[in-house]
Amino acid sequence: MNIKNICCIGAGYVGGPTMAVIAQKCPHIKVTVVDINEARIAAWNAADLSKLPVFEPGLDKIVEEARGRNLFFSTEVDKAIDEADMIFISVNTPTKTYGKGKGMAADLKYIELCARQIARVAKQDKIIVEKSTLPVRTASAIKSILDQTGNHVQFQILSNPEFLAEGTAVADLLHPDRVLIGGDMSPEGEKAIQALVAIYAHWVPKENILTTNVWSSELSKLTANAFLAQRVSSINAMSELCEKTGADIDEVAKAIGMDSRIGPKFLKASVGFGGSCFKKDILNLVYIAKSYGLNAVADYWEQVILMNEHQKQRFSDNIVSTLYNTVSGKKIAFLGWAFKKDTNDTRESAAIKVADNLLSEQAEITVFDPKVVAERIYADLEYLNTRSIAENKKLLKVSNNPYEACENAHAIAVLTEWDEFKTYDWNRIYDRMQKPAFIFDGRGILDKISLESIGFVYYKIGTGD
Ligand SMILES: NC(=O)C1=CN([C@@H]2O[C@H](COP(=O)(O)OP(=O)(O)OC[C@H]3O[C@@H](n4cnc5c(N)ncnc54)[C@H](O)[C@@H]3O)[C@@H](O)[C@H]2O)C=CC1
Ligand SMILES: O=C(O)[C@H]1O[C@H](OP(=O)(O)OP(=O)(O)OC[C@H]2O[C@@H](n3ccc(=O)[nH]c3=O)[C@H](O)[C@@H]2O)[C@H](O)[C@@H](O)[C@@H]1O
Repeated sequence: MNIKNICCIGAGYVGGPTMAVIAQKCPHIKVTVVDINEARIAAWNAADLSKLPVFEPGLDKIVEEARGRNLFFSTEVDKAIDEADMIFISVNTPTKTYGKGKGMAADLKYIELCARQIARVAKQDKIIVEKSTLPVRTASAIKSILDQTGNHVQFQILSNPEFLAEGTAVADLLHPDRVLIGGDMSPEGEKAIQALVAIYAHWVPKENILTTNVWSSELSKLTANAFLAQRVSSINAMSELCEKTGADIDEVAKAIGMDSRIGPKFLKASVGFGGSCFKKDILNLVYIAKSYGLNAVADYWEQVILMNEHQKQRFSDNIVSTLYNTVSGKKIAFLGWAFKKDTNDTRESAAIKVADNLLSEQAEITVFDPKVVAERIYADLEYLNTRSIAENKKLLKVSNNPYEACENAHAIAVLTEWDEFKTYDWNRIYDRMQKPAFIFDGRGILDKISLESIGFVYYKIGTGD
């Protein structure tokens, strides 16, 4: 089966970059990314590449190369569905905020809408690819909708979860550890799997393209995110013990990471993991386990989330207790708001919870983040609904200059590990702060010895002295 025309529904953090790379690597395939969000599509079509809706290093170059050649962004969803041989579904699958499974299960309404739209529009056989992260066995629901509401055309459903991490999306897409494709084990299913294998094979070595049954593929995605988040919660749990015992978490991480069975990656203690997926995917896993009556399994994974909440809480508690048990009326400068460096994404960022806690203690916060705009920061706080919008705006300011953000502050909290923070003129910052000048390094990126020699009182996650 030779794929000539691809449609991707959902032009978000996954759909946009993933399709840009497919288009770049497969110039013979027309790739159309569609979305109902007109502003987002307009931004993907912006002449000024710095205005793309997703900031990822290297993405602008790829979009520049492929856009208008064989990569298109459009709001004409029906047209793109009709023309495509293969349709990726890459819409959001947030945690449900209502009804059964509220706060735990994945909300599949956007997925179902896509399935119904495809069923309505499709007049020729199509391969449907689940790119969104979905609960195990979703493919059977999609298949049932397509088969029962469609125009009697044949659909093959594949699961092809995405493992890219934000901030390194382009590198991850160009050199994936593996590409996972799950499909039906019938001859037609095998043909569909091979059609997708052939696309990736344009740039991914064949041995890195793994094919499985659909359920293994769907469940592997949730499992991968659960294992990754579990490593962060594990190292964060040890960071608290380090602070009590005088051990240093970076030294511990290095020592255990040299064991090849453990490995060195994903062992950086932090103020807590964020991002749109770890929490939602683990909650979803917990919900699925509970729905099968597997309560011990559910409790085990839920602990990863509870530990993460604890880490954020104790970071803000430590700021309050260190600043003589009150931050009321004190200025605290936040360096970073994004959930990790090299992205403008703030979803579930630890900074949001830490800010909310400190604002409840009447602190005055000034935020500087190299990529996050003020509207986003206020929207993140507003979403929590802890206080009025006016109050958030009164207590929290956003600055586009780090030195200005730190001026007159009692303390600095490092919430994101942006590289540029390491290069600042810390003498200059110190001179213009209230004394004692505190730094709470939630990412462990700054140099303790040089900061202490300047005069700062420096606290790092995971070191006790
Ligand atoms: N953000 C990430 O780094 C990763 C996300 N994922 C998964 O990929 C999926 C998508 O995530 P993101 O790209 O971050 O979400 P996103 O929220 O950035 O993008 C989803 C897009 O889908 C659009 N959409 C929703 N319903 C639609 C419909 N019926 N028709 C057309 N467009 C529609 C929305 O307007 C939105 O622009 C989720 O399941 C997520 O768990 C997987 C790996 C990495
Ligand atoms: O499904 C998804 O959405 C994606 O989720 C994560 O990617 P992402 O959330 O973009 O970023 P990560 O690099 O995994 O970081 C997640 C959070 O953990 C934190 N983290 C990560 C690593 C570490 O050692 N310590 C640590 O605190 C980061 O600062 C960040 O807040 C996974 O790494 C991807 O494989 C997956 O595709």
